Amino acid sequence: MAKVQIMDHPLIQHKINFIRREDVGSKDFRTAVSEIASLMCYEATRDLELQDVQIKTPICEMTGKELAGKKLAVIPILRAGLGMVDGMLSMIPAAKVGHIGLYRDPETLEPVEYYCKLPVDCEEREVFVVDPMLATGGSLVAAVTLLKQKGVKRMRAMCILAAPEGVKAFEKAHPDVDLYIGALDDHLNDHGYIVPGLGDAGDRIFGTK
Ligand SMILES: O=P(O)(O)OC[C@H]1O[C@H](OP(=O)(O)OP(=O)(O)O)[C@H](O)[C@@H]1O
Ligand SMILES: O=c1cc[nH]c(=O)[nH]1
Ligand SMILES: [Mg+2]
Repeated sequence: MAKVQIMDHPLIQHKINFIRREDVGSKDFRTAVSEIASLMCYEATRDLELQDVQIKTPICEMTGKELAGKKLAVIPILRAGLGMVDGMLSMIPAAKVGHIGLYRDPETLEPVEYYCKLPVDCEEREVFVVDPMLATGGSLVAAVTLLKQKGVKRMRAMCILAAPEGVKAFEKAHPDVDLYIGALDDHLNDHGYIVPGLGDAGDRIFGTK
């Protein structure tokens, strides 16, 4: 079964509380989303492998540790996932970036795919799929299904806010993919929005409403 981890680090919780506030404008919202993504990335990469390496300090030679050369990729779900990319890259700057465009049909709440561009060697990479919001789960489930079809074998998903409905749907569809979330909210409203949530993440990041 997939591991579902709620990242309850105080800094993450503090910043999530900040972006929930309705009076936070796009500039501050974007900055905080990026910072939350950095912190979540830091926590979600605890298990990356290290290897021994011989180095020379100004004082002497030593056996140090470095990342074991694992290739990484960050794949945001457009649009709102774009808000997490810079924060992720601040922690793992050598990662490649792919993009999956999905929007949720406002009537049916079903995800509609409109774009997909991935690193050519994505099947060899450890992939981090990022999207701030996991509501019904339709978008994340579809993105991970698509990545599996493209040959990605190692993947984890990161969402800042999740509804229990979305976590359940994701666990059922992809029990082999670990999920990291910043906060688990209460439920979805009749329009499929997370309650208490933070509203529409894409609109708040890009100022489109
Ligand atoms: O779990 P779900 O029910 O699928 O909902 C979550 C999706 O909804 C939002 O995207 P949206 O469709 O608003 O597109 P946008 O990022 O372009 O605003 C959000 O960023 C997720 O991708
Ligand atoms: O609460 C929600 C649900 C889906 N997408 C969002 O941006 N917010
Ligand atoms: Mg949106």
